Amino acid sequence: MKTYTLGMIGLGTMGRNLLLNMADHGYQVTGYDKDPKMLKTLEEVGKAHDLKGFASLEDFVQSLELPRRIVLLVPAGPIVDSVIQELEPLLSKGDLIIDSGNSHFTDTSRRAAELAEKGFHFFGMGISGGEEGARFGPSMMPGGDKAAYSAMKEILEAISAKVNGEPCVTYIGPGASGHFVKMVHNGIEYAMMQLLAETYDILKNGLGYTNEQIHRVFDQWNKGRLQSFLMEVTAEVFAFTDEKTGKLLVDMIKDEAKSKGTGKWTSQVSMDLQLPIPTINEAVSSRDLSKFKSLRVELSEAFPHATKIAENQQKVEAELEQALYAAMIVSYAQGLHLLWQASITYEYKLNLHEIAKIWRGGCIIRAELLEDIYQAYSKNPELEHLFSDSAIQDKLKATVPDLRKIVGLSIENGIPVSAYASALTYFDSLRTKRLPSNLTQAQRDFFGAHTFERTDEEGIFHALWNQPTL
Ligand SMILES: NC(=O)C1=CN([C@@H]2O[C@H](COP(=O)(O)OP(=O)(O)OC[C@H]3O[C@@H](n4cnc5c(N)ncnc54)[C@H](OP(=O)(O)O)[C@@H]3O)[C@@H](O)[C@H]2O)C=CC1
Ligand SMILES: O=C(CO)[C@H](O)[C@H](O)COP(=O)(O)O
Repeated sequence: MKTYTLGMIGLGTMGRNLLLNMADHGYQVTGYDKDPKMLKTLEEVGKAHDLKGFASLEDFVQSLELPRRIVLLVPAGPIVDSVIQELEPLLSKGDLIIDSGNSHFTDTSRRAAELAEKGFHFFGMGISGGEEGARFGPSMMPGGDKAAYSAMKEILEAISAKVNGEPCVTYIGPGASGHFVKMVHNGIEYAMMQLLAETYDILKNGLGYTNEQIHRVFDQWNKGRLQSFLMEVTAEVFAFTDEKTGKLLVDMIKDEAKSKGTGKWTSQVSMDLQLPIPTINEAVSSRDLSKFKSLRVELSEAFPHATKIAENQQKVEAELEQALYAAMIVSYAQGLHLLWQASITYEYKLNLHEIAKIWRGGCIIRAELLEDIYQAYSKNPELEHLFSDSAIQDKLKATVPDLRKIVGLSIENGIPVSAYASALTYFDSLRTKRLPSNLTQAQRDFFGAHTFERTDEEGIFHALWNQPTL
């Protein structure tokens, strides 16, 4: 019987395409999916490589070289546990399982500990790039069992995206760091997508642009410093016609955004770590808010408003480009700051320079701007916050004034721009020497004797606020 170097469980969008990618690079690989339709699809798309899958998990496992290498690309959550449970009795000690789905990092920690106790290798690996990335070169974020990663390094480097000949995959760090970094990647993805959605709103409802004009703007920006995968995708959306109606498809899509959880987890963890990422939070909330359609319709009738910006269109368009650039910097800065904190709290020993490097290609948040971010962390791998880098400071100085204009104009005209506004206030808060938090501390001490620290003396203090002073 033919033996295979690696087996994939889950032959959907990601698994099937990653397997094809491996086959393109000359690896003898196979797959298993509980859905027979997926096996058929794999055979059809993998004809050139004689790619075949198994309908029986037992036969699939038996076909793999020892020690076995099995990648899971099944839906995150309990399905991952049930697949592992089914696999366990069929495996030999020393076999390796890689969970490459969007698993929650705490699940990954638990699974790694449970499997290590049973003598199996396991590591979690975030993957980004969607269908096309999986097929032709994704960015991958493996973390955990380093020896096990070494056994996969060659394959992963071969199939990954390349930037200047360098693979967009690197060992991220111990524990569940790979899945943690992928989660934060998705948080940044949410922020970027929300900023692009708000930009669309300003262009459409503020400036009254047609879809053709909106396409032209995004397409043009994608040729400059705002070049990114998400910008490219957005430009293409505004040129895609619905076969059914002949209109642009985007106009036929319900304005209620869905999500699978990684953005929400990023916000939840940021709260736990007390490390603010308000633009990512706003992006999560905006998707949730969009679901209240009937309430929005009711309130749009109760509070009707015009959104037209009465200013020169070209001037506002140019300011918007600047504003978006500033807000994109802020989005990456928040995500990377969260990684900086997580590295300390969870002892992940994250190398932000390497992370920025592997995000430059293959992944959903790849962008021209990541090259500058990579340079910032190359200059100073210990950089706590992106805003401390002098080149990034120059970019912010040049673009934040227009971010302020765009936020002001949008708010004045009733256009909801929570991501833009939060990016600006995050910037303003961080560059404020003395925030009004002294008042918060005074209030806490007043009503709850929670104490405060003084500016002129070390120690913890409490005032008798209710006793009148002379
Ligand atoms: N799509 C994307 O762009 C990205 C997805 N991811 C993550 O990758 C993972 C896979 O995503 P994706 O490929 O999109 O998902 P799909 O739903 O397209 O594919 C998952 C496949 O796994 C199969 N499956 C489910 N349960 C089992 C089981 N017990 N045994 C074997 N096969 C099973 C499914 O079959 P059935 O449909 O019959 O249930 C399906 O064919 C997820 O964690 C996702 O979050 C990560 C990055 C990008
Ligand atoms: O991981 C991904 C991209 O990086 C997936 O596409 C993910 O599903 C996106 O998240 P959501 O479905 O919540 O928008």
